[in-house]
Amino acid sequence: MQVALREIGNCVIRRCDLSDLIPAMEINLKTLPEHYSDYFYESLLAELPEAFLVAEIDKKLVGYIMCKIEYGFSNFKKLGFVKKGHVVSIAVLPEHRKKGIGEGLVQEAIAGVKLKKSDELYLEVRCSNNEAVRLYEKIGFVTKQRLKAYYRDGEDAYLMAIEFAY
Ligand SMILES: CC(=O)SCCNC(=O)CCNC(=O)[C@H](O)C(C)(C)COP(=O)(O)OP(=O)(O)OC[C@H]1O[C@@H](n2cnc3c(N)ncnc32)[C@H](O)[C@@H]1OP(=O)(O)O
Repeated sequence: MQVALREIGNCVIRRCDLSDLIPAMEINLKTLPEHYSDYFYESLLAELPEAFLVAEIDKKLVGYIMCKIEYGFSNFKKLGFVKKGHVVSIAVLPEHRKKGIGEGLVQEAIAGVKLKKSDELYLEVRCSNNEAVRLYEKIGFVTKQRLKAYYRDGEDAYLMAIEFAY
């Protein structure tokens, strides 16, 4: 059983267990058009459990965030090569939104990638996804690029990133 990292009312944010993967995949299927194989979920959990987190209310999962670590060019320093966290996916079930659960998941994922000494955290988000963009901006992410036709349906993405100081 994983310890609570943060409590928001009756919602607990904690690390994901293997047994949470199917409920997390179900939330993803209900909430986002981008889906992944079960192998991909398992590998993200194995590689970065510090930033694969779930939100739970009364023993039922209502949200998740999953991330990976990459090495590459900085989104902030010209020609800098850095260790970067990448938010692969985050979602909260519609009936549990606007209670601070999304923010709690992102803040705890930031703490998780900082445990791995990442210099930055970045993500891609649909340009039309105002709720998510507002949430990321509130937390301190800045838009660094517009990625043309990033999604399969042709929509552009914003690449948003946040830099850490230690
Ligand atoms: C990298 C990627 O995965 S990009 C794709 C992101 N995921 C999705 O789009 C999936 C569908 N969307 C979602 O799952 C959700 O909308 C998320 C994850 C984007 C946000 O989750 P939420 O739990 O609603 O976020 P949270 O509650 O922290 O903040 C959302 C809003 O609620 C407000 N809020 C927070 N707590 C409260 C509260 N107690 N009462 C009222 N409003 C509140 C916030 O201020 C924010 O308001 P704003 O939109 O006016 O800025």
